[in-house]
Amino acid sequence: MAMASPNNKALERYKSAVTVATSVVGAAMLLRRLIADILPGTALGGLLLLRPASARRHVVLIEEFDGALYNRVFLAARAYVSTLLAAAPSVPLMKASLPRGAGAEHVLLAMRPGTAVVDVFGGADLTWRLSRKHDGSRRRAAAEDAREVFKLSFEARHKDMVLGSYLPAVMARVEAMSQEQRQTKLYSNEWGKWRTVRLRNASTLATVAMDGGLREAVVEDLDRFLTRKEYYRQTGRAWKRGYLIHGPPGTGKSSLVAAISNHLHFDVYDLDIGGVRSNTELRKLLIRMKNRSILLVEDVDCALTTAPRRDVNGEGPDGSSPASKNHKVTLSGLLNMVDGLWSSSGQERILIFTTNHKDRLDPALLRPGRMDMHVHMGYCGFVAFRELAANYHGVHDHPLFAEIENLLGEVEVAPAEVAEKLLATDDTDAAVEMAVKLLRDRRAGTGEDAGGYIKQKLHVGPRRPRRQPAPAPRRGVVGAARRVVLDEEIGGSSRRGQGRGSGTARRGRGGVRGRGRR
Ligand SMILES: Nc1ncnc2c1ncn2[C@@H]1O[C@H](COP(=O)(O)OP(=O)(O)OP(=O)(O)O)[C@@H](O)[C@H]1O
Repeated sequence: MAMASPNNKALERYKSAVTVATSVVGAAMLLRRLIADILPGTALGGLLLLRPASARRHVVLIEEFDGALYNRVFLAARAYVSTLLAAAPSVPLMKASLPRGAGAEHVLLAMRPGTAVVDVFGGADLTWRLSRKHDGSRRRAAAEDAREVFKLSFEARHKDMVLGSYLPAVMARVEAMSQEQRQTKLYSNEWGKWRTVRLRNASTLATVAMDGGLREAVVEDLDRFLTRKEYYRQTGRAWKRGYLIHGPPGTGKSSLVAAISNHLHFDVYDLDIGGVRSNTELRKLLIRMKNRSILLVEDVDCALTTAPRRDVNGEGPDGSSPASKNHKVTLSGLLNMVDGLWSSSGQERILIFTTNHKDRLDPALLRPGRMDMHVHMGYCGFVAFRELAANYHGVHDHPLFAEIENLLGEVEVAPAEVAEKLLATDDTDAAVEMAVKLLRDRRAGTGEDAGGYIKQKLHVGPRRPRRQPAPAPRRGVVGAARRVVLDEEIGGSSRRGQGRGSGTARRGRGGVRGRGRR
């Protein structure tokens, strides 16, 4: 086995503890504790260290069932042995199967009962053998009724190493594999309940084009966050991280959310805050979120306000005023609830807000310490353009690139618009021509308007019909007028109804601002 380096703290604890465990029983108990840490709820009854069959060999039996339940250690062993079989130079006979719902690349290989495969770890040979065990000693049971059991045998002198390092590494490796293979899900709230679909947005952090080190900054931040469980525990802080992703339409904000989800293998809970009828409902939704997940609020400038507003008569939102009925959930309410609930659950959670208009956000959200990292997805720069060209056409250079670089320095164009041109044809030259034409036209002020791209929705399926926002009252000062419009939109606005290609967003090619310690 290529030794996996399990970065699991529990594993490290276990490894150091087991070095002082002198008895087989002591080591086995520690192993049980470790497995319980890695696979919570694991049935452990099927794991048994046998007395040595000879003075020189030990055998660990891993049975298929623990009582009436599947033994999850057996399942882990089966997945691990499958990787051994795939790597083995020759195995006489194997079975192949595809777990339900798994992609073709996840074919599981298995030994035939009675056969064995040898693994090498820390200089020791470890033999995995599969056999069958019949219930009832004399009964003639059909072969299919028999239960399978893995026998892991090794020289007695390697006992501590096997229990202390090898088996924990096997468990950690299988856990990592299952995380990688896991299909992420997208949840959306409908009438107070989460409805789930498979997240089909295949964006990755490699395919979202970004300029100037932004990708590296985001990846580093995410990976650092994941490894800091101890830091969050020691400081008593909720193990969560907040990202504000902002930028003009079509710059890849939703794609970045999907990429983060795919990178971490975290499910996304896309909260349609306008559809939440009360704080109680919001609390229930938050409680029902699973660990290792992302809470997403898109277009947060339209979705939330800081605090319950007072209506024209100055009445507070006590539930009786008509105004308050539309404004049950507030930004500070959401953030406080998230803080409270997540600090007690102790698992990795990510909060992402997106907006096309950072300038319209409530200052409460921009306060230091509120969102840990601000990620600006900007108009397309030349670095991002080259990434798109490389991703879509495998082209890294082209005679028109010099002109494109100059044009991109002069015009504002969303990556989505460029992507649309590049994807319009398989002919690389024609695609680059189309992209350069878009830029020339934009500079000349001719051609199509910005924003004619196909939005890549995270959502599949219809949302609940939403009420139209009330018309904005006219005021003299632009900023004040906008604030009033925002107030009117809350509770029933279209979440994505921001003007396309709006020129209000700050010009820029993307960037990142981190806040606070991770
Ligand atoms: N930076 C990018 N890299 C790669 N593709 C991009 C990028 N930006 C946009 N696209 C493509 O453009 C389409 C729309 O992008 P996306 O929906 O992620 O943008 P957005 O910023 O969330 O837009 P909106 O503000 O309108 O919600 C998608 O098909 C996506 O693949």
